[in-house]
Order: sequence, then structure tokens, then C-alpha cells
Amino acid sequence: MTVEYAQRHFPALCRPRLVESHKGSFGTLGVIGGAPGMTGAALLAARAALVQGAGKVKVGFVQDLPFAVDTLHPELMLMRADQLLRSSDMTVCVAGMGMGLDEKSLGLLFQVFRATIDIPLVLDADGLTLLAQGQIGAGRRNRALVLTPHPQEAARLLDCDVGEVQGARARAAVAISRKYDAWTVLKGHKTVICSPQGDTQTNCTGNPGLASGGTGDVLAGMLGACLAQGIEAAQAVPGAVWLHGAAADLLVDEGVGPIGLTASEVSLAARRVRNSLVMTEG
Ligand SMILES: NC(=O)C1=CN([C@@H]2O[C@H](COP(=O)(O)OP(=O)(O)OC[C@H]3O[C@@H](n4cnc5c(N)ncnc54)[C@H](O)[C@@H]3O)[C@@H](O)[C@H]2O)[C@@H](O)CC1
Ligand SMILES: Nc1ncnc2c1ncn2[C@@H]1O[C@H](COP(=O)(O)OP(=O)(O)O)[C@@H](O)[C@H]1O
Repeated sequence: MTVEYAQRHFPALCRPRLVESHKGSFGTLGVIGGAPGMTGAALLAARAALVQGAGKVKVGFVQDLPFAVDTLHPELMLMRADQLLRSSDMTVCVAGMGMGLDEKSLGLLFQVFRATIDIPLVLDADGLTLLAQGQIGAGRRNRALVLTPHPQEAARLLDCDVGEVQGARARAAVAISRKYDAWTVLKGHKTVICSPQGDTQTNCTGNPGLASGGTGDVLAGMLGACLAQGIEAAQAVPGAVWLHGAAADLLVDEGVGPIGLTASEVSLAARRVRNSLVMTEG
């Protein structure tokens, strides 16, 4: 990880906050996910977004409210997914983490696509598995669609074998971007990022400490937060992936992991990395 690399490639991520900024300057992120048994997936994404600088973060659970407040982060606004989808102030949406795969989840995803035509949408996890079923078309959108599959989800999106994805990762990422007219983040060792136009790049940060449940949810939240802060997808997408890996690398350098590294720790370390980029800007 070098500060110079980030400042050269993702200058928008390294900009200091304007002194006259306010919470409205950094967007309102809606996180939709967390069906029963996977409440944590939505919380991980939402908490990651909060500490990555989103102005306000709302969580729409795919279940009745599991609790009235997140005691670790009471800053989060908690509601049911249908309530969040009816609110009009979301400026970016992140959906799919622990969303479930039943009919109710499919119906919700349909509503998510409908409600987000004019705002960026980051789709992860079960959201991708549902999209791969083909009943919902990504459709025409006015703002970015970002798909963040791990190799198994990529194989579902392309209706092929995971071995084929891993055997030609860049080709798989391009195929997903073309099929869905979207940014693709094909996760795993050396994450491949592909623009909707088919241009690929390979991320250079990260380590096997990230191979634990929930780190992908954290990445989705970070991506949403960067987009909510008004950073264009061309920098927000590769920038958030770089930050996420750089956070894990920092933790390993400090002796936290790779064994036993947790997603929550990555989230907090990513805040430190992000601020270190900003503070050292000349
Ligand atoms: N705390 C929580 O509530 C958590 C909930 N989660 C949710 O659990 C649901 C199921 O997600 P899963 O991803 O576990 O299930 P999937 O069935 O989508 O994928 C799991 C399988 O994908 C394959 N795979 C993943 N990464 C790979 C790689 N780099 N190379 C090769 N194969 C790879 C492996 O065979 C793995 O067993 C999602 O909705 C997810 O968001 C997870 O995010 C973990 C944390
Ligand atoms: N060996 C590895 N090297 C680098 N990054 C990894 C490695 N294994 C996993 N990751 C990263 O960790 C995250 C895992 O995401 P995902 O598989 O969706 O997990 P989850 O669904 O449990 O949150 C991705 O960002 C992926 O790129």
C-alpha cells in the first residue's frame, strides 16, 4: 500500500472535507438486506458505510425490526426494507447482503431496481444470486450499477462453472459488465474491476486475512459510502476496493491477522487508511 498510489489513481478519495460541508454533503445511503439469521450482513455493510464517511445511513431489514437500535452504532437509522424503499431521500442504495433467496426477497429486489433508477445501486451477495435467476432485468438506469460477485456468484451470473470464472477472471468480469451494463467487482485474490465499457484493472491490495465471513459485506458498504460522497464510479469503485485491501494489509502489518482477522476490524482500519490519505495530501 502506498499513499502515492492512491493519490495518483483515486484523487477524489483523498480530498479533504470542505470546512463548510454538512451531513447533507455526504449523501444518504440506504442498505437493504439482513433477512432472519443474517441480520449481521446488513449491519456490517451499514457500519462500514458510516465509518467510511457517508452522511447518513439507513438500514432496511428484510424482516421486522430485530432491535430498535444498533447499540454499537446508534447513528444508524433502522427500519423495514419496504419502509426504506418508500422514503424519498436515498441518494445511493446498497442491497443484497443476507437478503435471502425466497419469493419475498425476489419481490423486494424488483422494487429495489425500480426505486433506484436515478441513483447508484451496489448489488451484492443474495441480490446477485437473485439477479442471476433472470426474472429481474437490470434494465435501463440513469446512474451506475455496481455488481460485486465472489467467484461463485459470478458463475451464477454467467450461468457457468466457478472453474471457468477462476480460469479467466478478467474475461468473466468483462462478460458480467457487458451482460448487465454494470461495473463489476470480481472479488477474491487479485480482485478484478471492470467498467461498463469493458475496461479492466486488477487490484493490488488485500490478503487471505480477508477470507472470512462478512468482509464482502463491509466492501459493499464502503463502495456505497464512497459513491454517496459524490465520488464518481470510475474512482469510487477501484478506490474502495483498494482501501478495503489496504486496511487488511495494515492490520496484518500490525499483527492483527491474517488468522482471525474480522470484517469489523477491516471496516475500522479502512477509516484510518482513508484519513491518512487525506491528511498527507500536499
Ligand atoms: N453475518 C452475516 O449475517 C453474514 C451473512 N452472509 C450472507 O450469507 C449469504 C450467503 O453467502 P455466501 O457467500 O456464504 O454463499 P454462496 O452460496 O453465495 O457462496 C459460498 C461459496 O462460494 C464459493 N466461493 C466464495 N469465494 C470464492 C473464491 N474466492 N474462490 C472460489 N470459490 C469461492 C465457495 O465455494 C463458498 O462456499 C449472503 O447473503 C451473505 O451476504 C455472509 O456475508 C457472511 C456474514
Ligand atoms: N485470499 C484473498 N486475498 C485477497 N482478498 C480476499 C481473499 N479472500 C477473500 N478476499 C476478499 O474478501 C472479501 C470476501 O467477500 P465475500 O466472499 O463476498 O464474503 P462475505 O459474503 O462473507 O462477506 C472480498 O472483498 C474478497 O476480494
